[in-house]
Amino acid sequence: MHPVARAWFDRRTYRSRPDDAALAERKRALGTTVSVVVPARDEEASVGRVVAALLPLTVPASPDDVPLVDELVVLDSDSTDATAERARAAGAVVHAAADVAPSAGTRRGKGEAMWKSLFVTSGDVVVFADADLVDPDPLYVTGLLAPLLDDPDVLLVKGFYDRPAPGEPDGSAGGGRVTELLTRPVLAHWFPEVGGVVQPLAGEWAARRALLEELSFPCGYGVEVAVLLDTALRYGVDAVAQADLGRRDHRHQDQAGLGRMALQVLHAASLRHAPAAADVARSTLTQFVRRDGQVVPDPHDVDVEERPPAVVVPEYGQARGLALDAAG
Ligand SMILES: O=c1ccn([C@@H]2O[C@H](COP(=O)(O)OP(=O)(O)O)[C@@H](O)[C@H]2O)c(=O)[nH]1
Ligand SMILES: O=C(O)[C@@H](COP(=O)(O)O)O[C@H]1O[C@H](CO)[C@@H](O)[C@H](O)[C@H]1O
Repeated sequence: MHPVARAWFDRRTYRSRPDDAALAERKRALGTTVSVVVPARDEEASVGRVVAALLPLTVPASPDDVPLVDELVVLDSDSTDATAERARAAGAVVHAAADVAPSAGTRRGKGEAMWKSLFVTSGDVVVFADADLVDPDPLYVTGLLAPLLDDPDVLLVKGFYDRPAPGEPDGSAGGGRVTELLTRPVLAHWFPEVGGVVQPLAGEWAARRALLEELSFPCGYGVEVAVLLDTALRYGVDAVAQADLGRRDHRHQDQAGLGRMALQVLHAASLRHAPAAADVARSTLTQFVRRDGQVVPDPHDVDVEERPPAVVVPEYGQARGLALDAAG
């Protein structure tokens, strides 16, 4: 491992499960507010379970305490099923991505939903968690909050965990196929100082709003690697921390879907390695399938477009003004 990555790994890896009461007291002392955002596309089967697992964090442990989470928002990403209804029934605030800042247009993708979430949340810290988690744990939120409430120099916290392989729910490895087969090698090759991050693509991560609103967001699955690299490149790797969240399983995509995801991740990383191709909005990936007995090309138009930093979007300033007014 690169010596910078090794030193970072020893210094910025948080392993112990935080004490929720102490965390709430720290949050109160700092006056920090926290938004949890769950981006969800067609997750009717699991979003209610995820919301139900995290909702208790929005309730103070006692009347004199502050809650660990001030708002729990599901960002409905063009779902075609009952995701929004299930999320609302479970207690979340739900926004449809297409309805947020409509004058900024609408694009598909996870990163688009996360970028739009900045317009409809008010927390100083934003925590992201996926909607397809098999066994969601409040630790996915509290473990990510601890480093941010502990150290003002930490701007971004990535979760890490054992990740079972598809079809092996009791396993402890084999998941994170795009992480292990593309992202880790790419980071080793182009960004070795970031090589200490165990799960660079983890969908459970948290960051200060002041960081998020100044970063561009790939509209698709490149969002996690982009935020990680932009943070480390702009503020140094010490602005990043990582927290052990134990174990995480989720609904797995098929290999072809991950191939298209891999192109989005590769494009986002390559832009940070050599910005020359910044104007490319779409890439084509030709995969292959057997149809009617014949193997034929299966071309896919893959979106690699990025949203600009929210701070340069007029609707964001208006939304922030409203949110701050509402917060008093
Ligand atoms: O266009 C999209 C694609 C995905 N997601 C959400 O992003 C998270 C991670 O997506 P997915 O499970 O497809 O990725 P994987 O975990 O398989 O890498 C899930 O909560 C999805 O519902 C989203 O909000 N919009
Ligand atoms: O880490 C990975 O390789 C992918 C796929 O995981 P699996 O091979 O399905 O366990 O999952 C992550 O990648 C996405 C792109 O960054 C994130 O959006 C997901 O939240 C994360 O699960």
